[in-house]
Amino acid sequence: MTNQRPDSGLPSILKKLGAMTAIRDTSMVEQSLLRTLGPLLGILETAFYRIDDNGYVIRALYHARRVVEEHGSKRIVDNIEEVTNEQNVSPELRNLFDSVRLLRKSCCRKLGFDLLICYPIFGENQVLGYFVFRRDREVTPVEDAIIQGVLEVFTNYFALLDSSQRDQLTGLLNRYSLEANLDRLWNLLSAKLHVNHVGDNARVNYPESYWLCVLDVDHFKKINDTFGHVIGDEVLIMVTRLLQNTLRQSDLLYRYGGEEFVAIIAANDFEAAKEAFERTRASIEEFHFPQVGRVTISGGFSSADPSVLPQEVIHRADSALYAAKEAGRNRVFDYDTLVAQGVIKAASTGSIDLF
Ligand SMILES: Nc1nc2c(ncn2[C@@H]2O[C@H](COP(=O)(O)OP(=O)(O)OP(=O)(O)O)[C@@H](O)[C@H]2O)c(=O)[nH]1
Repeated sequence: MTNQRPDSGLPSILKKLGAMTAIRDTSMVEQSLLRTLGPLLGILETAFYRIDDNGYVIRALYHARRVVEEHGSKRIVDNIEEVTNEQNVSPELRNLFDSVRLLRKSCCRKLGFDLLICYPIFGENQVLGYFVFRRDREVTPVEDAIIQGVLEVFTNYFALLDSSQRDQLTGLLNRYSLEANLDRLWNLLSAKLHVNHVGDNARVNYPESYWLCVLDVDHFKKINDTFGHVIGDEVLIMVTRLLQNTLRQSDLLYRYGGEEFVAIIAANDFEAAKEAFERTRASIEEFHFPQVGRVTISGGFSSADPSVLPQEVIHRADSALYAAKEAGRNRVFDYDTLVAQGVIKAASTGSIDLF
């Protein structure tokens, strides 16, 4: 691995921290962390791994900078790749992660002539992720202090931003977060489907498709009116936990409105998606809610086709949800079937050109 001259003077560090904390989006802050630490340490490739409660990698960011020579002058080309549900973690790295998580401090392993170095990233006293890089020499005490300091600023700032993107009652990502991230999310989906299409050099075998479902608690007003808002709030929290338990950790779940949720999942095909959403509906129906008893939800879903504008996909799922409510509630409908059956009219707008 090529190392670069570090850029670690105090003014440079402060400038980079200033840039990092000027960002208002959690995913951009993660990218900025790599863009900050790589140049400070003079390293061309760095990675960030976010893990779930069981230590599995749910998201990985790979930052690579290349020095390109053009017309006699050199410039740095910067690239970030984001992979959700990363399965391509080498045994060496997995082993390193285990050591870092258990020891709760940075560790390194020899890898040929290089060292693979990993730092833990903490949040609420537990390891949330890892900062990883590879180079030919050990970290000096000054570099160690820089990395620890930047990681601490990052975690504090990330937690602050994250709380503004979360719903206070359920802890889910809120509507603002979904809307602020839709374009980035769509670019990510389209890049994944594109990589899958290209095939050979793909880092991971991605699923064939993504699906967006709007889920809504049935007759929630009646629950509030009968049992009061405090019990209504409890129902919302329980519905959230049940949805989280039936969906995969890598799926995305948002509280979209009062008693309305949006789930975005990866599935191999339509049948698998339908089964997953049907499972979430059944998990609510089968649960006995203390005091309230039986609660049901309805859902409408559509393919999260990256060639269709995300707002249009939400609109499609919403119209399928409306049809599910009209048909008697406690059911999940999908947009394409309803269009094929002539129940709803196909939308004529909303497509975007890819690539
Ligand atoms: N307890 C509680 N109620 C909420 C919250 N947010 C919204 N609501 C209530 O949710 C209810 C939603 O009612 P409606 O939109 O009429 O829908 P619904 O009664 O669920 O009927 P359908 O969706 O047609 O089955 C309203 O009474 C809102 O006041 C919340 O955070 N907590």
